[in-house]
Amino acid sequence: MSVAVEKRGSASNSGEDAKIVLKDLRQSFFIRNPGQKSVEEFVALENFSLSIRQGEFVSIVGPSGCGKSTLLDIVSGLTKSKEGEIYIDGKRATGPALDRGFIMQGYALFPWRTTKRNVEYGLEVKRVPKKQREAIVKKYIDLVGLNGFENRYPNELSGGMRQRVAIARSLAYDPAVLLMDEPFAAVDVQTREVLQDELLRIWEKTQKTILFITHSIEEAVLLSDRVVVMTKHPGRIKKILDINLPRPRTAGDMRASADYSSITRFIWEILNDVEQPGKHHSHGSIADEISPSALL
Ligand SMILES: Nc1ncnc2c1ncn2[C@@H]1O[C@H](COP(=O)(O)OP(=O)(O)OP(=O)(O)O)[C@@H](O)[C@H]1O
Repeated sequence: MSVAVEKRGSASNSGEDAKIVLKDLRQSFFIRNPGQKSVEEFVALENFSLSIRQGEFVSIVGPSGCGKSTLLDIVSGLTKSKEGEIYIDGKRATGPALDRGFIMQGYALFPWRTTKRNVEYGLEVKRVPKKQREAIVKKYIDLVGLNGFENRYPNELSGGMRQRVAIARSLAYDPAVLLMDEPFAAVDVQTREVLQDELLRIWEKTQKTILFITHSIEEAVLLSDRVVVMTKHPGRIKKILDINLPRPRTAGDMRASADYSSITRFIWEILNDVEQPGKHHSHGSIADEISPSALL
């Protein structure tokens, strides 16, 4: 029996208990040809359908320009897709809302607010009473290990610390899902590993549903339950893989794992169109290749 058939029968992927459902998303841009009056439609994203269950960690990898950020901007509500629908907890999402926390590469912190006041921001928007706000802010500053830095401004923090503030700020107002667009791309390799381990710890503790964009196959495999591989142009789903590596995981443990190396190599081959005759069978329980059509 193929893995795809097993997945088709699974309620977790049927959309019934899904936290996030993306249905047939399509995005295009009109590009003006230089020196001409005509415009041309450029399709950045097409036929993008995906269902993500509560507490699942899903990463998206793909070549540069394949539409990863376009996708996350649409899911966040910052931009509207030309076609398709988004559901969070079964409710249609048509614009930005506090049910989705968005964490990007450039931190997007308020430079005039201290760590504490950045983390407090979403709670103010939600009109949470001051006393409660203080307790929640403390909890999330503890969780990301920023005790002692509560009163620093973003320009007084390192890149890794700023990213921790961004994570704490998004977690504090308790969104249903976290959307992360290359959150660790701007930090050095060591800090990146520390942040990856911290994110895994926080995810295990908070049971958040996470949709994560990355250029790094290694990062996607380390963090995820499933990895979605996209095609270049137009951006479509090429393959979806279940990552069945045991948890809890750490960056250090994974580096030493032969299964981890094998699955990262496998995804690299998918991305680079390397012939894989019968290859997914050899990965059996580690990374089950499933058909995108089995998801909705
Ligand atoms: N506002 C826009 N106008 C025209 N084209 C756009 C616009 N935004 C994105 N694109 C195009 O859509 C495609 C997808 O862009 P997107 O930024 O989503 O890719 P990406 O996969 O996130 O890339 P990278 O990995 O390099 O960050 C690219 O070819 C880009 O040039």
